[in-house]
Amino acid sequence: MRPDQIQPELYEQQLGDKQAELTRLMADLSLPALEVFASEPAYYRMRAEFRIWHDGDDLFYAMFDSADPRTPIRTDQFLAASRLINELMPKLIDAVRDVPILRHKLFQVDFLTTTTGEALISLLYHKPIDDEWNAAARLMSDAFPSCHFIGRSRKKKQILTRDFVMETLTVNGHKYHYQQVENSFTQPNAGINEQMLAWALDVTKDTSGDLLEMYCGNGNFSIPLARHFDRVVATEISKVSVQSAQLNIALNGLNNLQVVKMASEDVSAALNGDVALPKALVQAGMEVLNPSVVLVDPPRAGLDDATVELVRKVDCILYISCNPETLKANLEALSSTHKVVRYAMFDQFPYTHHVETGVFLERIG
Ligand SMILES: C[S@@+](CC[C@H](N)C(=O)[O-])C[C@H]1O[C@@H](n2cnc3c(N)ncnc32)[C@H](O)[C@@H]1O
Repeated sequence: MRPDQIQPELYEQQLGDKQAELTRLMADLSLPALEVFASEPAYYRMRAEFRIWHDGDDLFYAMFDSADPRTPIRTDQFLAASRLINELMPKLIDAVRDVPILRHKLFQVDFLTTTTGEALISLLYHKPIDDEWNAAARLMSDAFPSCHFIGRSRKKKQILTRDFVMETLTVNGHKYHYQQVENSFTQPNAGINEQMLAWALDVTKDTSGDLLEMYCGNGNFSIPLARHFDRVVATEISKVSVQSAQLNIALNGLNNLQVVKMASEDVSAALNGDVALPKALVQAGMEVLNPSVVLVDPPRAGLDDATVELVRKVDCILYISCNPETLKANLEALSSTHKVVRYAMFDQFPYTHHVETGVFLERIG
C-alpha cells in the first residue's frame, strides 16, 4: 500500500465502490439487504509494519508501491495507522538515530497498539543482537512508558519486557479483555472489530443451545458470544493463539468455553465420523455438545469441502469471511440446505480492495 492512497476525503466514495463491487460479485446469490459498516476514515489500523531506509547516518520509515517495489516512499507519518503509532514513529526514529548499535542494520519496525494506549514495538535486524544491544534497548525504552520492545535477528528474539499487549474492546457497553501476542493473528481495525462483534451478538441473539466455533484465534468472537450459549467449544490451529484464548477465557471470567488446538481439517474429519473423536475434543465435551450455531472465520482460502459438509449439519451458520470469492463458492455449496438471512460488509481495510463480509444462514424448511 502507498501512504498517499489514504485519502479521508474520498472515504465515502471508496466505501460505495466496494459495496458496488461486492454486490456485483454476489449478484447470482439470493441474499437479503446488505448491512454496511464503515471504518474510521483515518487512524484505524492498530498495527503497521515499516521498512527502515538508511541514508548515511540518518534513517527513515519506508513503504513500497507494489508497481515499483524498488523505490522507497519516505513515510514519516501513516494516516492508516493508529494515532499512537503516528505519535511513536518520529519518537522512535529520534531515539534510534544516535545509538549506533540500535541503528546499525535495523531493517524493519513493527508496531502493535491497543485502544487502551499500550504498544509493542519490534525492531528487526540484519545482524545478530546481543547483550550490548539489549542494554542499549533497555536504556532507550525508559523514554517509552506503556511500550514493550522486542529485538529480532535471524533465529533470535529478545523480549525486553513482554511480547504481548492487553486490549479492551467495548461491545454494547460490555468490556472484553484480550491478550494479543506479537505475530499472532488479531483483527487489525479495532473499531470495525467492535462492530463485527456487536453484529455477531445481534444475529445470534434469538438462538440458544451450544456453539461450535472453528478458526477462533485468541477467542475474539468466542468470548463475547459465550454469553448467548450454554456451552462453547472453539478450535484453532495456532498454539500461540490457543494459549492467548485460554488466558482470555480466565481474564473474562468465563466457565462455559473450551478451546482446543486442532486443525479444522481434523475437526471436520472427526465430527463427520471419518475418524474417531480425538481425545482433546472428548475432553472439551464435544461428545455432549449439541450446537445450534457453528461459527467459522477461516483464512482467505475459505472452507474446505469437509468443513462445508460439517457446517451443513448445524441449523445456523455464522460465517465471517475476509475473501468474498471463496465465501461465494462456499455459499453456493451450502445453498441446497441453508439460506442467508443476514448479510453484512465490514470495511476492515479501507482504501484497499479487501473487504470483510459476515453472513448468517439458517436451515431451509
Ligand atoms: C481470519 S483469522 C480469524 C481469527 C479469529 N476468529 C479472530 O477474529 O481474531 C483465521 C484464523 O484461522 C487460523 N487457521 C488457519 N488455518 C487453520 C486451520 N487449517 N485449522 C484451524 N485454524 C486455522 C489462523 O491461525 C487464524 O487464527
